[in-house]
Amino acid sequence: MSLEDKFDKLTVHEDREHVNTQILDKFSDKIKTDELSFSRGKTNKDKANRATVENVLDPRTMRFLQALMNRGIISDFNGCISTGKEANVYHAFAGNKQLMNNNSQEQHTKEKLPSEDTANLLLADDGATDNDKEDENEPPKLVGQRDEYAIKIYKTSILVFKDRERYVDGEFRFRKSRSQHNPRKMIKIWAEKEFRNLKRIYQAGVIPVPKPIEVKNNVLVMQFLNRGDGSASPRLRDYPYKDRDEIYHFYYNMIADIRLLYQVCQLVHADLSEYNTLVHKGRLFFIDVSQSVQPEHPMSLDFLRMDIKNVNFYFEKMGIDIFSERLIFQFVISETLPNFEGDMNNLSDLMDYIKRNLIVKKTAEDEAEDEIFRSLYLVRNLTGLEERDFDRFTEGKFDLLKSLLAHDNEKNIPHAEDFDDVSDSSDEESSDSEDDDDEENESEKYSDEEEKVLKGKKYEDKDEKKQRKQEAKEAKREKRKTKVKKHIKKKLIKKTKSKK
Ligand SMILES: Nc1ncnc2c1ncn2[C@@H]1O[C@H](COP(=O)(O)OP(=O)(O)OP(=O)(O)O)[C@@H](O)[C@H]1O
Ligand SMILES: [Mg+2]
Repeated sequence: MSLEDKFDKLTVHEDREHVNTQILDKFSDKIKTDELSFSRGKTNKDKANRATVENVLDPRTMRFLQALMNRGIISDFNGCISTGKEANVYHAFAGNKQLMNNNSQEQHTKEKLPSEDTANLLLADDGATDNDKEDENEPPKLVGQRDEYAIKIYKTSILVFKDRERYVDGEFRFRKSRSQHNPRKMIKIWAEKEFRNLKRIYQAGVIPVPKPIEVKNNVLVMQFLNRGDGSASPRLRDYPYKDRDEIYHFYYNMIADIRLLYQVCQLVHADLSEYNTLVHKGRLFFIDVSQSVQPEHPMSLDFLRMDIKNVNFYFEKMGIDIFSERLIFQFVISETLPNFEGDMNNLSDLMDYIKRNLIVKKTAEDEAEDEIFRSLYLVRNLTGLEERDFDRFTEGKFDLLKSLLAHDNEKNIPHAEDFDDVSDSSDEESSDSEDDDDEENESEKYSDEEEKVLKGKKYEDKDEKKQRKQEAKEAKREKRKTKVKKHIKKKLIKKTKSKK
C-alpha cells in the first residue's frame, strides 16, 4: 500500500493522543526520518533520530504533507537532511504533477514554461533570471526523471520562536502579524516569510537560492541542491577548498552577494554565516532566509553589521586577509561606488572591485576602529533622529555615523513614516487566516493572487478593524513620546550639515 493510500485511509478521531500514536504507528516506518542516504555520501553531521517524528511530523503536519502529496507536488519522503533547532529538512521527490509536466514539455516544445502546478508557485514569469539560467544549464530531464526537493518543516515548539519576534516586529510586510502569540500561526508566518524572501531573491536573479516551490503552513518545499550523487551540496563550512585563492574567491563572492542582496533584493539576510550558505556548482547559494528583513526594518543595519562580522570572523579563521567590517558595511549600503567600472549587478564586476578597492585590515588601529564600529548605535537617516541619537551626537559620535551613511543612500532607505498610513501594499501579509486547521482548504495555500484579492480593509471584520485602529493610535502615541521636537531636529540637521 502506498503512502498516499495510507494517508487516505486515515481516520481522524477526537482523541488527539490516540491520533498521534495512530499516525506515528502507521507512518513512522514509511517516512524515512533517518539521515538521508542513497548509495553513498553523507549530508549533514547533525543526527536525525526517531524522536524527530514526534517533534516535527505531528498529525497536523502529516496532513499538510498529505495535501501536498494529493496535489502531486511531492511524493516519497526519503530521509532527513538536517535536524535543527527550528526546523528539520527532509529530502523528497517531486510528485506526479511535475512528472506530467516533464512529459508534456517533452512532447510539445523545448520552451521553458512554468508548470500548471507551479503556476501557483508564484514565480511570476518576469523574464529570465540568473537562477533560470542556472536551470538551463542542468542536463535536460529524461521523461520520468523527477526533480528533487528539500522540505523544510518548522517545528511547532513555542520556545524556539520566542526570540524570533524581533525579526517580524518592525517588518512592514508582517505588521499585521505583530504580537502574534499563537505559536502555530507564528510558525506559519515564519515559513511564509522564508518562502517570500526566497521568492524575492529568486526572482531578482542576482543571487542564487534554491527555487521556492510551495509553502503550506509550517511546510516549505524548495529545490534540493545536491552534488549529483543524492547528497546535499556542502555548506561553506564543510566545503573542501582547493587552495587559498579559492578561499579569497568565496570571500569576495560573499561580500558582493551581501551587497546585491541589499541593493537589488532589498533584503538583509540577518543570519548569514558559513552554515547558511551552500556551495553548489561552484557558486554560493544563500539559504535559511526566514529571518531576513527589508532595509526599512528598524534593526536592518544592526543585522547587516552582524552578518558582516560573522562572515569576516569565518574567513579570518580560514587564514586569509580580511577587510575592515566598517569598510564592507559602507561598500554594501552605498548606492554609488567611487570609480566603479562595469555593471553593478554583475557578480564578477563587483568581486573585481572589492579585490582592487577595499583595504585589507592590518594594524591594531584598524581592529580598534572595528571595535568601535561594532558598538555604535546605527542611525538610519538624519530625519529619523531621536533623542538618543541627539545624545550620541553631543558626545561627538555622530560624525562617524553620518560618514557611514553614504549620502545618496538616504533615498534608498524608505523612512518609516512613509509607510505609516499605507495599508494596501502588494507586499502585504496574508497569513491572518483563522482557518489554518483545515488542511484540505485549497484557498489556504499561500498565493499572491489570493493576497491581492483578500487584502484591503473591506474584508476586515469590525472587531479586527477596531483593534487595528486602536493599535495604530497607541503606536503613534508611543512614537510621539520619543519624538524630537521639530525645531531641535532642524537645528541638529543644520549643525550636522555645516560640519561637512
Ligand atoms: N535547498 C536545500 N538543498 C540542500 N540542502 C539544504 C537545503 N536547504 C537546507 N539544506 C540543508 O539543511 C540544513 C538546514 O537548513 P536551514 O539552515 O534552512 O535550517 P535551519 O532553520 O538553519 O535549521 P537550524 O535550526 O539548524 O538552524 C542546511 O545547513 C543544509 O545543509
Ligand atoms: Mg540554518
